[in-house]
Amino acid sequence: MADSSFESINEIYTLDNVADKLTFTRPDDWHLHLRDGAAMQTILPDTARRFARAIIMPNLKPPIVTTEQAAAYRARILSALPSELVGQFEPLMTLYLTDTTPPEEIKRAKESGIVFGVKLYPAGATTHSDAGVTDLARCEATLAMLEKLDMPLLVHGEVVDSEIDIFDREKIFIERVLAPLLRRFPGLRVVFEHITTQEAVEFVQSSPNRIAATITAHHLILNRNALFTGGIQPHHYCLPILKREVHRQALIKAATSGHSRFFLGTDSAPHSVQNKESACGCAGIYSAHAAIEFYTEVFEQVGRLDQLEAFASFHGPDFYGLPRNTKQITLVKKSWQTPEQLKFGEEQLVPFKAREKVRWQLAENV
Ligand SMILES: NC(=O)N[C@@H](CC(=O)O)C(=O)O
Ligand SMILES: [Zn+2]
Ligand SMILES: [Zn+2]
Repeated sequence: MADSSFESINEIYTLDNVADKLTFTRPDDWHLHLRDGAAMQTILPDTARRFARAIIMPNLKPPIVTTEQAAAYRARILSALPSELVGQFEPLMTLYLTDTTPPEEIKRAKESGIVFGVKLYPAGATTHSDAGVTDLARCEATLAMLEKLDMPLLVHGEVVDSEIDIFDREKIFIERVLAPLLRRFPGLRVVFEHITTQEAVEFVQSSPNRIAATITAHHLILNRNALFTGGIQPHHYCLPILKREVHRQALIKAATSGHSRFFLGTDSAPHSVQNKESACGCAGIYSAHAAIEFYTEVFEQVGRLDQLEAFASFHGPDFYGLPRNTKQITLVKKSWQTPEQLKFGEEQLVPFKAREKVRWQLAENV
């Protein structure tokens, strides 16, 4: 039967067909950008409808550097939830590490009970990272406090050296920064965020249990050809940049393997159409509108739907020492078409796979 975009939206579906329905423990998103203000208000429901919790990235402008700011940001997130989602979603806050973050701030963060990680952005590595760390040597005392209090360090793992090829920045970061850091702090817990390479997969697999990694949907779905298919594609530009097919295959293998230290983190990172379709476009892909659906497609394609729940709902809380969710989510196998654009505050954004078909959909949307 021909597979046109619209026919499937109207096709008749029976929930009784168990092969076409998936019910599992509600997932969490362990790496998410929510932005702030009116922009946040428009995108937050996409995440809150799918995920019970999310690790909220602190790279606002200015960044979230204190526990007090994290608490205020958390309150803004909660008050931006539409009434039907109140009580359904918990933001897990993070702090943005700077050269001058005092160790006492880590203590305050831990004691607050609302901060679950501290984020390392090498200065200049990515969107809103200019206040990031210029030299980790300046953070020794603060890193020692993270280690002591067992607060995870979340890492954007790319070197900023402009002489290093952009496709090699993650691999070189492992050698130059991450491996030495782990040797210096043998008890420090680290989440290697949004990994994109075979080298990162192998590094995590061969590391002790205190090292884990998040994997995005877009790095599982696209390789670097997608940056240039039919012309330059700004909506496929993100950091770390998309890599070769061999790396995508390594990520799929890791995510679907059942290995407990790989888990779901969308890195959904919205920017307005204007800021993406520009002579100097921003890095970031928005995938929250269909995040769990995208991952489900990938797991289905490789015949590993049996591993989806562990990757999306178990490994993350287990690593962070948090309880697994008790509620469930149901997806049904019924195609729908993603919109061309979505509201982003007063502006618009182009979501991942805009106007393309997604094979799974939330039961509540059917
Ligand atoms: N991933 C991205 O390309 N962009 C993120 C920052 C980040 O996670 O590196 C953003 O905040 O826009
Ligand atoms: Zn990042
Ligand atoms: Zn990110």
